[in-house]
Amino acid sequence: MVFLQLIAVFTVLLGVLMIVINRKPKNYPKGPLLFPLLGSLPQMMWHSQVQKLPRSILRDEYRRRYGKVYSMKLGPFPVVVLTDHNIIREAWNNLQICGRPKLHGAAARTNGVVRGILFQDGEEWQEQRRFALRHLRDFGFGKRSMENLVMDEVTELIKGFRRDSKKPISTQTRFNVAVLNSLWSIVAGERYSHDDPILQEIIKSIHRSLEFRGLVFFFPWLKDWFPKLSGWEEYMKCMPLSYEFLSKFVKDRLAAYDGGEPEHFTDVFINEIRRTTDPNSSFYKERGEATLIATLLDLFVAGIETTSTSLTYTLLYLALFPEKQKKLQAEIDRVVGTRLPTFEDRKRMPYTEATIQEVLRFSSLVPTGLIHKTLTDVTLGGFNVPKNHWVMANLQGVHHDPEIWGDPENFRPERFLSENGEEVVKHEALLPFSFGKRVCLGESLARDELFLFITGIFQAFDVETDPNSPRPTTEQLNSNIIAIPKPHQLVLKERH
Ligand code: HEM
Repeated sequence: MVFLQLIAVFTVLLGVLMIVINRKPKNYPKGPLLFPLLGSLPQMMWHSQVQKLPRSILRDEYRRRYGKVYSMKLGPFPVVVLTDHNIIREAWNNLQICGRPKLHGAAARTNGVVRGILFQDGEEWQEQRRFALRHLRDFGFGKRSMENLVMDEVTELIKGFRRDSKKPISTQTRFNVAVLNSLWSIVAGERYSHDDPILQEIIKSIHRSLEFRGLVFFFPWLKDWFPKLSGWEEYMKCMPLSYEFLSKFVKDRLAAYDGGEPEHFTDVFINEIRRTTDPNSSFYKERGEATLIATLLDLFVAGIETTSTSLTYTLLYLALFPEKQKKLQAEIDRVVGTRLPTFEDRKRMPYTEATIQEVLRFSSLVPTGLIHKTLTDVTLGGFNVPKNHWVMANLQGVHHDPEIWGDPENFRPERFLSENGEEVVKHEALLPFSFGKRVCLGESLARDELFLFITGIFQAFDVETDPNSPRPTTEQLNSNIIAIPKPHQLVLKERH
């Protein structure tokens, strides 16, 4: 009897709690039912872990049920999700919606303090972002000098592919070193051999840290109570590797660089540290040195896996849709022939550019971008959103919206071409690099790299599916930050 009474009391309390938790402030976006402590996580876990549904389907379903702007909670953190490209553009242009949540996973990368660009906001973010944009451009982004550096990597990569010609291979890990080297030449003026063991380790550790997901991000106490089970121990094993590699590089360069003509981005940064006398600046003395390491780490983490995975998707899609591959190769043969491709060629290669746009749309590599945070109370798509709310853009949903694209599930580069096929058509709803104040800092480098790598590879090879392996699909693994294709094998055959 007492037991039944206890259950009744518990049920009533739970009901009251559910009502209180689900009460929304005035004019706040609607959303799925919230549970005590866990927020919307139970539904998300149910769909992804039990029903094995891609997260994109759940996001589309929420959009249908609750509208273009909806709300949910990841553990204790309230999140507003934007699913309309006009609202995303408006929001990401507002500096008050360009904060970043202070996740302990981000601070753990850099000795417990959030620094640099990717996970920082406020004055330090603005100061560092402005500096990086200006000086990365000076040292290569979009420059002829970079063309040669990237082409060296493409040539090296092609050599490796020639050795494996006609054999089934997994292309998924093949691009990382080449992409890393292109970036490393700009920031450090050096390149590594493609089979250098240190680089292989660093790449693996970045890959593992990006794969890392779990409740520990939303419930920090799990890391202390269940370090192994929560995955925290594993995360902390892979993080220090890149950090220590970069710390050593910065320490050595600080000792070796005499302040003469800067050779690369790191030298310019060191000059800025030496010049800075304002103790509030993020370039000041030891804080400046720690920020340099964090910024280099940001470029590594944000720049390598993204570009490499986009190349993996390109090979996969063009193997699955060989008629598109033939069109791409016809353009390469006509404009470039057998010499090395250059940036100059880009203007005369609309089909190649359209293919890159379509790969970025179709794959939607960073499906929900990076999370932003409101810094004040704001209005978003007509709704009130209080300060300190997380805001997420459903980029993948926008890129696959049938109302915008008509046939979003078809891989069709032609959608980005003018009627006569001679010009590339820009589309307002294509936002693979996000938009506004925090738009991807490496967009121009990524686009340059994609062009040179894709042109170089399809000039040299036909890329096909392997008749002896299961036919790959365009399906993606349920992802954390980056959407990864399912493991697959392809065959590259030399064309000339
Ligand atoms: C295909 C390749 C890439 C894609 C699809 C991509 C996409 C993105 C996206 C969606 C964001 C989030 C922006 C936001 O918060 O709203 C971002 C941020 C960023 N990306 Fe990229 N990215 C790529 C390559 C690169 C490269 C090559 C670099 C650097 C070398 C880079 C550096 C960054 C940095 C530093 C940020 C943070 C910007 C900030 O918080 O102000 N990315 N990127």
